[in-house]
This record gives sequence, structure tokens and C-alpha cells, in this order.
Amino acid sequence: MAVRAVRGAVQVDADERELILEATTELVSAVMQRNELTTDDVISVLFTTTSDLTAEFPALAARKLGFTDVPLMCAGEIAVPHGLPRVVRLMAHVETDRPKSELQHVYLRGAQALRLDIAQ
Ligand SMILES: O=C(O)C(=O)C[C@]1(C(=O)O)C=C[C@@H](O)C=C1
Repeated sequence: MAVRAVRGAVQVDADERELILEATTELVSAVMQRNELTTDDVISVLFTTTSDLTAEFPALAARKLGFTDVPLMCAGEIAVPHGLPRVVRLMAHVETDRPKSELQHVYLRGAQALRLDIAQ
């Protein structure tokens, strides 16, 4: 068993509480399913949002999915002028038997454009 980091991002339609929660739920669920993870495997999750998303903390969506005893943190992404707007990103540290090359990093909706090299 090794500790590995898995990445993901999703673009949100607008800065509205329900839309942030819905997009984050989709992102977290996809990361978990595609990597065959349970919450017991997750050490911690760091979320970032672009500065145009302030209506809700993405961590709330993870807690609603059962991440109640997983340390979560939300922070602001760097406001690079040419950055993609309305993006929730996550980096999770997990325990897994998968080699690094078999981890599935998940980029959904418009966020696929961020990392065409690794988006599944
Ligand atoms: O993977 C992403 O979400 C990116 O936008 C790419 C990238 C990077 O250059 O590696 C840039 C900014 C983020 O903080 C994380 C990663």
C-alpha cells in the first residue's frame, strides 16, 4: 500500500451555492469511482476555487458524500489573468495499491482543457 496524490477539476456554470455543490459532488464521486477508492482510503483533500467562486465551500459537498472523518481544506487558486474561470480543483492524498501510472486524474466539463495530457 502506498500514499499517492490524485488530482481533479471541474468547471462550474455560475457562482451559485447549489451549482458549486453539484459540480463538486460530481468531481469527488468521479475521482473515487474511477480509482476504486472508499473514504477509508482518503488521508486528506485540498480544494481550491477560483476567485469568482465564493457562494459555498466545496468541502461541504464532500462531507455530504460521507467524508466526515477526512481532513478537508478549501483555499483560493492563484488569480492568473489567463486562467480558466469558475473552476473547483482538488488534490486528494490516498492510500492505494495502484501504481502512480494507473491513477485516474479527473477533469470534467470545461476543466478538461486544463490538462489535456492527463484528463481521462
Ligand atoms: O491541473 C490543473 O488544474 C491546472 O490548472 C494546472 C496546474 C499546473 O500547472 O499544474 C495549474 C494550477 C493549479 O493550481 C494546478 C495545476
